[in-house]
Amino acid sequence: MSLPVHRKTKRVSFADVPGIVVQIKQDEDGSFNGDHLYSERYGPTYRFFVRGTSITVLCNDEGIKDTFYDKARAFSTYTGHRLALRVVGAVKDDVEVVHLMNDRLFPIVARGFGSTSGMAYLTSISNDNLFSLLSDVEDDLGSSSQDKPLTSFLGRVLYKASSKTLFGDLFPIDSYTDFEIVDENFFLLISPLPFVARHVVQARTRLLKAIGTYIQVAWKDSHVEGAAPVVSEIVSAIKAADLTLTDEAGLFLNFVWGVRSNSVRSASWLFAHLLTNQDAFARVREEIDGILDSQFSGDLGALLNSHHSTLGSHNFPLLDSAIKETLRLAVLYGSLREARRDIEVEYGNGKKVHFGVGDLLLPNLGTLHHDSEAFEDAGTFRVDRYLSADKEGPVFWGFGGGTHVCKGRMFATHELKVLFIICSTMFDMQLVDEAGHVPQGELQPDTRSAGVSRLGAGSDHDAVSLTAIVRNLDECHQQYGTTSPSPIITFGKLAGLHKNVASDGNLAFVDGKG
Ligand code: HEM
Repeated sequence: MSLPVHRKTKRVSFADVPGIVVQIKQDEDGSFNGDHLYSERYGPTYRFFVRGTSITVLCNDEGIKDTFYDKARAFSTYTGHRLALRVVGAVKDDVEVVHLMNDRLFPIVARGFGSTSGMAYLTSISNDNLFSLLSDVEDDLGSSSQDKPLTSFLGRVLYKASSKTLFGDLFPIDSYTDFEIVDENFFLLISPLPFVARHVVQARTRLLKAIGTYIQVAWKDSHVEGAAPVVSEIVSAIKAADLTLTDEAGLFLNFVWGVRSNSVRSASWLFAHLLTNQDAFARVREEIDGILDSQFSGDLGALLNSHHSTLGSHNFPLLDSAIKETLRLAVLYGSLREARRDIEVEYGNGKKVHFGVGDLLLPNLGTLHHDSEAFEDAGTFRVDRYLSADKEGPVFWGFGGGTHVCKGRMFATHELKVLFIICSTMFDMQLVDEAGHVPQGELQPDTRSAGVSRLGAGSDHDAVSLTAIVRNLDECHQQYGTTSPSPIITFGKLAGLHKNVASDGNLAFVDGKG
């Protein structure tokens, strides 16, 4: 594998983010009412209801840190994970399966993806696969230019590459189309209106069938044929649990989803930010070219064949910072916790909020990531924000933290870097809107709504969102005529579809000030 740098002859235009241009609805006073504003309005802790379930949101940094590090071992993640098992994998016995997943599979994932030997094994194969898939794209392009939908394009490449790396050649690689439908429509599957999700349920059924067949065919002599050792270990643990075949497939699909969903979304945002910010793009390219020239004589193949530590932050501090800054602005807040026993969490000035057994807590990372005191220009993508090697640098919770910190974070960061390095070396890329025009202005995340960004001054575009959540709920509203004055935020929109929406059409809040 050898490719000289500066061989960019093919132009790829990403047709904006895939048709997801949404109108943000405003409150009557003209404000946008995202989750960060909720903390301003309701204080460091407040409660809301989703389909009759009460969830307490915590916005205080010390309280969130204590919950994440959970020294008292008072919280579990089972409720959120059971929901994911039911929704993504249609798992029936979610109580047994959630224990298997947390207690048996996550430690295997942590070792397989987090250890130096695991990383060395996976990254060398993954680099090869990403390079060869993108070379195929380059060959297909010939000397032409093409428009490609950004998220789908990156998603397909990442899905195919990781399937080859992790699951081997027997994995149904063509299942990406169904995977994308399920991933993008995750929140439709939670909806109490089953007819809205019919096409998603059908895609999930096809996906489960394909994955079930894969496990049956590939599982031979206590290992998965052609798969990475970590995957054989995972399937071995699943087999030992003696689940039904459908729950086996459902649990495995959850693993596939965990490996891919966040990475695809993060890759899309990373590309979208760098492609709409010429200065940031040029600086990141300069860093890449510098390392390629000084350490690998301009040979991309040699860089990709080197030990994974070459791509560490000592060589690529700016690309590393770009990824963190992307996650700071784009991360969706899903770190739901359930109290295992009675516990009080402090949330500033000695105040405490009480949780009884089974009560749910949602740390609102958005208030930390968008805190204007901690972050200068909190709503702006600053490629070098995390450049400082200083431990006291800006807070970063993009991979969660503490007991349940992301077990795939090293692999995910490595993969994002490799994806960007290869694409920006092979292709001339630009972001275009649906009409094929290059949009003016930088992409500016809406500081008050997770997963929504708008193009800066001088642009005709109201807002751009990469999150399926927003798009699909927006579609629902259009399709079924349900209206809600609530802005585009996950729970506001969800609540808008349900009966328990408050009289102002927004979330049903109680305990305004904690
Ligand atoms: C850019 C991509 C990714 C992002 C942004 C991300 C983010 C996160 C976050 C925020 C959490 C914490 C959730 C919580 O607090 O409850 C988490 C947990 C987790 N992630 Fe990731 N993740 C990514 C990629 C991956 C990959 C590639 C893998 C698998 C190899 C993975 C495996 C896991 C696992 C197993 C957990 C659960 C840990 C536990 O509960 O102990 N993640 N991830």
